[in-house]
Amino acid sequence: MELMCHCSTFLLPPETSSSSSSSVSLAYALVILNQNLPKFAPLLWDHAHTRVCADGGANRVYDEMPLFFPHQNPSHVRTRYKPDAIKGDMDSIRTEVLDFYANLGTKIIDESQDQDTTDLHKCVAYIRDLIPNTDKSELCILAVGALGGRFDHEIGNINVLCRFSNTRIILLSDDCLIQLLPKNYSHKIFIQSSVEGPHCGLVPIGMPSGSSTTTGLQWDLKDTEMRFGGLVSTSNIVKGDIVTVQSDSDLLWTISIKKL
Ligand SMILES: Nc1ncnc2c1ncn2[C@@H]1O[C@H](COP(=O)(O)OP(=O)(O)OP(=O)(O)O)[C@@H](O)[C@H]1O
Ligand SMILES: Cc1ncc(C[n+]2csc(CCO)c2C)c(N)n1
Repeated sequence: MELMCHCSTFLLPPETSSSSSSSVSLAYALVILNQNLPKFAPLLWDHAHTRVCADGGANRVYDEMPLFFPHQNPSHVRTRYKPDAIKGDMDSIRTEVLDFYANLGTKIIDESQDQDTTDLHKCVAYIRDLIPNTDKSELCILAVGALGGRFDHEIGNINVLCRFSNTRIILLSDDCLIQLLPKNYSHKIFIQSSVEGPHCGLVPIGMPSGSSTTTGLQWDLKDTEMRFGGLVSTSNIVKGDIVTVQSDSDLLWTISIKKL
C-alpha cells in the first residue's frame, strides 16, 4: 500500500521548516475564512504561494493583519498582505474592503449565483483549478478560521474535506487542526512536538470503519472497529515523534496546537 506522509512544518518559521526530518515537500495555498485570524496567520501567509479569502475572510485580513504589527502603518501592512483572490457569494465582504483590494489588483470572483456550495468549497475549487494536474499531489490547502465557530459552518468545512478527499486540505483554528487520512494509503505523521500535540483524535466520517490500526498513540487501535454510536478515538495522546495509521475507511485526524 502506498505511503502518505504528513508533517505540520507550516507551523514552524520558514528557516526551521525546510530542515525538518520528514521528506514531505508540499506547495501550500492559504484560504482565510470569516473568523478571527489565528496568531500564526502571518506565518502561514509567508509559507503559502497562493492566498485566497473566502468572502468575509477578506474583512478579517483587512481589519486584523495590522493588529499583528502595531508599530507599522496599517495601510502599509494591508498592502503587504494583499490576497491573490477573493471568492464567494459576497454577502459578507464590506464594500470598502472589496474596493481596497480590487484597486490593488486582487482578483474578485463573485459567485453569488451559487447558493448550494460554501465559500470554502468555492475557494478550494478555484485553487485546484490553478494547479496543473501533474502538481496536484504536492498541493496542500491550509484553511484558517475553519473551526471553533458556528457548528453548521464547522460541519460544512469538514464536508469539504470529504468532497475533495483526493486533495490535501487542513482545517485550522488557534487550538487544533483537522485533516482527512484517505483509505488506500498507509499514513505516517511526523509530529512537530514544539508546536502540536499531545492531544489527538481519529474519527471515521460518514460511515463506520471496519478496521483501523495505529502506532505511536497512548491508546493504539489494533484492527479496531470505529463508528459513531460506538467507539471513536477522542482524547487520545501522541506518545512519540511518529504516528502511523492504516484503515479501511477515510478517517479524520485531529491534533491540538500548542499555545506558545
Ligand atoms: N463561525 C464560523 N465557524 C466556522 N467557519 C466559518 C464561520 N464563519 C465563517 N466560516 C467559514 O468562512 C466562510 C466565509 O464566511 P462568510 O461569513 O463570508 O460565509 P457566508 O456564506 O456569508 O455564511 P452565512 O451566510 O451562512 O452566514 C464560510 O463559507 C465558512 O467556511
Ligand atoms: C439543502 C440545502 N441546505 C442549505 C442550503 C443553503 N446553502 C448551502 S451552501 C450556501 C452558500 C453559503 O455561502 C447556502 C446558502 C442549500 N442550498 N441547500
